[in-house]
Amino acid sequence: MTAIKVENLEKDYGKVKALKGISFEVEEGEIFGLIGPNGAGKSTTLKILATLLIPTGGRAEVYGHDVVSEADEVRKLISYLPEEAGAYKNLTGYEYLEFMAKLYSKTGKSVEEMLKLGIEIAGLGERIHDKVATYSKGMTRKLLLARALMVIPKLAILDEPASGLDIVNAYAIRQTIKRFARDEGVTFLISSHNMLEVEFLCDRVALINKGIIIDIGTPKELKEKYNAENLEEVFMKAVGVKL
Ligand SMILES: Nc1ncnc2c1ncn2[C@@H]1O[C@H](COP(=O)(O)OP(=O)(O)OP(=O)(O)O)[C@@H](O)[C@H]1O
Repeated sequence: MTAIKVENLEKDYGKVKALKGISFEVEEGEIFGLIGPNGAGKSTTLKILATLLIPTGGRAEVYGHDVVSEADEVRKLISYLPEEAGAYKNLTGYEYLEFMAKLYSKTGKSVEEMLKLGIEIAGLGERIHDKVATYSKGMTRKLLLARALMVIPKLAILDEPASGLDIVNAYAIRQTIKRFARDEGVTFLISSHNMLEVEFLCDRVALINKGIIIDIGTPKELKEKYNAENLEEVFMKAVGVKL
């Protein structure tokens, strides 16, 4: 089944053309990466799919639902992790997850089940009982990822999920994402400008630059096509940077 269908999507912010008619599809259970440099249009694409921005042109669907006219339906199917996100600082990590589990429990899993899963994903040990205000950036990021995945969404939209994390925590997050795709069938749309990281994580990637998708494929296909050793090199060759 098709999880995401994006057709000729455009977004203008005043005179800035952030998306100039991009198209791609993501199949259910896939881990799909949108990769490109700063300002390429990654966050804009993710926000449109998360129903937080209205496109200027084109259309996008999540599991067959239009992200504009059926935004409520889409919201029931997705979890969205913004690039710059905070959690309620006066709550402990535990209280935050409990609060969120109560909000979402109507959709299936019980509060206890979600909370148990959330605590496991966050991997904060005893610190889960400390206030969020005392957490490091990486700890907060893990808590927010736990919140996004404990509901077992049909589609997780993660903007730079490992941003600001050290290698051990970034590795743990990648493993969690892979586990949820494999065991729970969760579809992932991930943005990153860390092309090497994406190579290890994603089944397929779209290369985006200045609001245009330059190419789409599995990391292996793209490396072969551009005769490149890694996705970083693929990207440089695809945009015509002389190496
Ligand atoms: N609210 C806004 N108002 C005006 N321009 C914006 C706004 N948000 C984004 N832009 C512009 O749209 C373009 C795409 O931005 P976007 O945040 O989607 O890129 P990105 O690929 O996510 O970049 P980064 O990796 O730096 O997060 C950029 O030129 C940016 O300056």
